[in-house]
Amino acid sequence: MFLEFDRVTLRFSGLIALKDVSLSVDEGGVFAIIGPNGAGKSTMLNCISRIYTPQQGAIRFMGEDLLKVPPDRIKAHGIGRSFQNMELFAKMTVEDNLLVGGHCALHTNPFSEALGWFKARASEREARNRVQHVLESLGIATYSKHIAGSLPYGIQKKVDVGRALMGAPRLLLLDEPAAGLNDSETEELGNWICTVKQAMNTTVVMIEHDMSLVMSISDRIAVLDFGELIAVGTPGEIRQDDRVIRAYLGKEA
Ligand SMILES: Nc1ncnc2c1ncn2[C@@H]1O[C@H](COP(=O)(O)OP(=O)(O)OP(=O)(O)O)[C@@H](O)[C@H]1O
Repeated sequence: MFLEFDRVTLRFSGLIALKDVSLSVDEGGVFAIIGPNGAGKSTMLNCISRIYTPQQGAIRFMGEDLLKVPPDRIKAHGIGRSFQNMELFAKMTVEDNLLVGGHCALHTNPFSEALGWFKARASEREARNRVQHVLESLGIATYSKHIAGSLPYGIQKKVDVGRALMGAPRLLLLDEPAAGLNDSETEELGNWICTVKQAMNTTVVMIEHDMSLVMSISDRIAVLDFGELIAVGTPGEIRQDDRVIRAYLGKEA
């Protein structure tokens, strides 16, 4: 199994943010997590990226116990993440933002650095080639030398995803990628998530409130409500699920 939650419970003092959640994510698809505000979606993502540690249950990633992986090794374990509030280095160029993002993907360490200048240069070349490849995949190579903070919001969002892709992740976590985008930007976002997923051979797990995007690009959808997993299924199944309609979608979806 690619990614698996096995009876995961996470409490914040008295509040149960995730309650006995079990689900599995197949490799290669887009898996969406939806639900009302406060349902536990970000908490799930934060468990995968090891920001939070559940009190009970297990999370396995490609057969490995993810809860044994320290947070600072998560990128090296093939997990990349974009953030809702982006957190780009606004005064740095797009290229430099990605180089920072790819830092731990460089095949270098204190020992190899000590081997000398040639190796360091080779690593730098490798990293710059990777930046170019990632920017081309996202269709933003022309912005490479632009200052990140000066770019339109939609482009900055791509830069943020580009940073997450620098580590060549097997699993890409996207936190509300469509937040702040208009309808046509959201449609474009859906297209490039699918393109990038193929080109980079990665699996996407995303939290998203925009149901048109979720329904159009997801292979499977998990629905949380008050920390409980109330449904998992294809977009067609989720759309017709009475409990999901009552808790989140309403009759209009
Ligand atoms: N660090 C924390 N300390 C205390 N409570 C927290 C913490 N993080 C989240 N919570 C609480 O846990 C519950 C789940 O929060 P979470 O952020 O996972 O919800 P969400 O589904 O992502 O919501 P939203 O759609 O609004 O982002 C909420 O009641 C929230 O207030």
